Amino acid sequence: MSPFLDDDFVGTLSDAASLASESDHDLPPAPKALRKSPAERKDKKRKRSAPAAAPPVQPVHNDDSENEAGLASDFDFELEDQGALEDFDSWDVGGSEVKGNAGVDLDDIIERRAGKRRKLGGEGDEDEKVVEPTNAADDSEEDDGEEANGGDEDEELAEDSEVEGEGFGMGTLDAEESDQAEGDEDEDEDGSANEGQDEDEDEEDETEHQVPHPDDIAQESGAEDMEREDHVEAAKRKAFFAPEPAADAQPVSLSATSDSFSTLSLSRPILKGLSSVGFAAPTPIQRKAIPVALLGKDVVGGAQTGSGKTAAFVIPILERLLYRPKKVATTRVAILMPTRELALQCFAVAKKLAAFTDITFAQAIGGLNSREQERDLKRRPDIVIATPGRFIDFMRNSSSFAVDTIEILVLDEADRMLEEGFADELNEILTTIPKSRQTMLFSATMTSKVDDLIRVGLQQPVRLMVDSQNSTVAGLVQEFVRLRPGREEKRLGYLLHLCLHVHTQRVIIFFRQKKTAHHVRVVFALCGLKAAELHGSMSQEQRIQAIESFRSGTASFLLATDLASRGLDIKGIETVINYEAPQSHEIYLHRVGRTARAGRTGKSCTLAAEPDRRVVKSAVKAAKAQGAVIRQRTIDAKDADACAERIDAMADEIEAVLVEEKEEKALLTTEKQLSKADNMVKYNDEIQARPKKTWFQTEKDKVEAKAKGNVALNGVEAGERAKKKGKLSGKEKKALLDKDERKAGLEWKKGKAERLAGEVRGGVRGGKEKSGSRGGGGGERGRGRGGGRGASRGVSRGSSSRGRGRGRGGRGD
Ligand SMILES: Nc1ncnc2c1ncn2[C@@H]1O[C@H](COP(=O)(O)OP(=O)(O)OP(=O)(O)O)[C@@H](O)[C@H]1O
Repeated sequence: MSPFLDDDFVGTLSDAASLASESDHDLPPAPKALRKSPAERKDKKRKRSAPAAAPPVQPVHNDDSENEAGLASDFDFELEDQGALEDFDSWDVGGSEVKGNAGVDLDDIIERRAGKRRKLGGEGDEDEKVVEPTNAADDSEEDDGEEANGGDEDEELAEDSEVEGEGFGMGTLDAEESDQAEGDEDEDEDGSANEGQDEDEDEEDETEHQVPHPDDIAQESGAEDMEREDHVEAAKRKAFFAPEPAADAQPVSLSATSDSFSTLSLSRPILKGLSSVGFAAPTPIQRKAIPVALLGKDVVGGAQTGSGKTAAFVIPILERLLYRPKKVATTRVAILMPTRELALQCFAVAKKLAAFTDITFAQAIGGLNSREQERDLKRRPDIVIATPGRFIDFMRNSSSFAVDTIEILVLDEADRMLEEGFADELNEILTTIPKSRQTMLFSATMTSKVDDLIRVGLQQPVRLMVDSQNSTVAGLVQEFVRLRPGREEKRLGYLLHLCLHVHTQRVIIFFRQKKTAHHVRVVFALCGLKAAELHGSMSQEQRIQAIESFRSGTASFLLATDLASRGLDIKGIETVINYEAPQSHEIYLHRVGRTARAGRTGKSCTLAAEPDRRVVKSAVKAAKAQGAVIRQRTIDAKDADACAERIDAMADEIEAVLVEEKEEKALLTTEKQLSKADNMVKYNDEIQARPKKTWFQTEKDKVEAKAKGNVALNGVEAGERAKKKGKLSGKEKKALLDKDERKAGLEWKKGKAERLAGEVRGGVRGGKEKSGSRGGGGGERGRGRGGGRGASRGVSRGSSSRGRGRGRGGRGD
């Protein structure tokens, strides 16, 4: 049993120091200890005793033999024993136990309808024919796919369309799509009560049309400007970041191989935890980040998807917490994630790694029972893993949640958290928790834009970038299926063909709109393909169940929006399909990073029509530069057409299923409202007696925040559009079409036919109504700094603190 689990063991800072010199030579010296709790500080003041000796600080291990520019090509994920990892699953969050709002079961509806038709004597047989999925992946690849690692095929993919420009579906905001998307937003599909402002990630689902990401626009803007900017940015970076600790600071461990965790000065309970989940050797980002984080330094870490960033920050946190004062339970660590699923996953991983310690955890995650969470927070757990909305909810409304003791803050998927959508939340959190904290930021697409980072209040952060930025992992094969001009409306036909015959198992398919994901779910169900969907219009229970059914193999396909593009670590995903390219190369990297994780192999397959060209082009270019494997897969037009026809033939049935589903949802909502009203009557006194909650954002604030986000991504007009709740008038639609088209002309190289057609554009536009819009200017990503409460509750540091007396320039608070 770990000494830390002994009931009577109370560690203090001085205990920590002496622990280090205990005879147990396996236990390494203590890392930089955490600040004392307020109670302890008071106690100490009273006694006026000399500060406890700081525990020995470990020099940083900086294995510079590791290739700075790339995930060491020879790095293999080493496992303690292969079987152990097979058992360890990051996404083991007890989802099967999730009860509650299961919502309407689409499969049930489809099954019921099929049963009815059977009874009626074969009517509608057409729809019931299920084509047995066949796995022709290998043939197809050999027949059609050219290995194009730097070869000609992908060259064609990237360049071809530039020449054949006709039919570009660019620059038009399709009116119908726009209306649909708005409708989508307004719907309260499952009627579930909004428990708080924790819809942190829904913004991702509200993507209506393809617009350039500001970063991509930046990429495409003049090279000269960029060069100048690079210089300025480089100078800023040099001043902002602390130099990476030198390689010669490495202590030499004689007892362990240079590759094992035991060289990283970790205590036995942590090593046992690592061993229990099967981690034998640290990954490059872990090897770099753990020693620096143990010193209490701020960290900005970047490494490819699936390279173990979660453990890179969890391990040093656990190690530091082993040396915390324990007399008074104190919440010292907050880990913030942009989505609920990620937070749940991180919670599960951290708990497993801490299995042999007495470190306690709690969740503050949106969509889950907030009373239970509040009860847990009351106990002052050491670590809180949270989504920003729920975190703020507790911060404001729960007297039992103290944040003024937080000493370590982690922002996972930090570049996402720094985006406009989270600006207000982040400001409020950052201005409320103590400034004298250790802050760690991690992402596979970590920004090192200094202005962004200054906002977070980093103090001389150490920048740890493991692989060349924005690269994909070695085990990933990227396929692209080119949809020639005019073939875009057969997109769904191509997808169905792929899923019936090529990528048939453990496939995650990404969509830009929840509506499309849901539509495809109905199509797949009618075709006999087992699929689950995952997007922001589902209750949290439904979301977890969807992941569970995919994880367990009940569903072969997970139809998801970008809600699932970051961080999800589901074992054994074989293929990621992009139904459409995402908005930016960064999101592409996160999406395809759901496969080929932890040294495994995997495939991505992107349907690439003209509106997808910009992102596809960046992906191909980056893959080539990196020497990654890319392939063009050719699907016979006849096959895609056959699938498209089959879907068309199901149109009535699809419609009927959707109508039935809507009716059932309405019924369910009414039932819920009735039971809610019942409860209101029954428990009126108790409800009235509760203190009134203050919300982070009013409905008006939310609309404004959404508009701000839209301005950042889509330009000023789009922001104005988002502010309007109503539908666009015909005149407005036309104005937008014209404007978007003009802009698109600037962004896209015209096709030959278009050039020949000169200014005569009317006919072209007619044929492009269905294409994704390219409209929207490149609004600057200026971030509102307001919104914070400005409450500086920084607590002065005790002897163990990092002694940051300085102001934090540029925080805007
Ligand atoms: N040292 C290790 N040895 C073996 N496997 C590891 C090690 N560290 C992490 N893993 C495994 O690697 C996988 C990916 O880890 P993790 O989810 O932390 O990646 P990530 O870098 O955060 O990815 P993303 O950028 O997609 O969020 C997990 O399944 C995890 O269990």
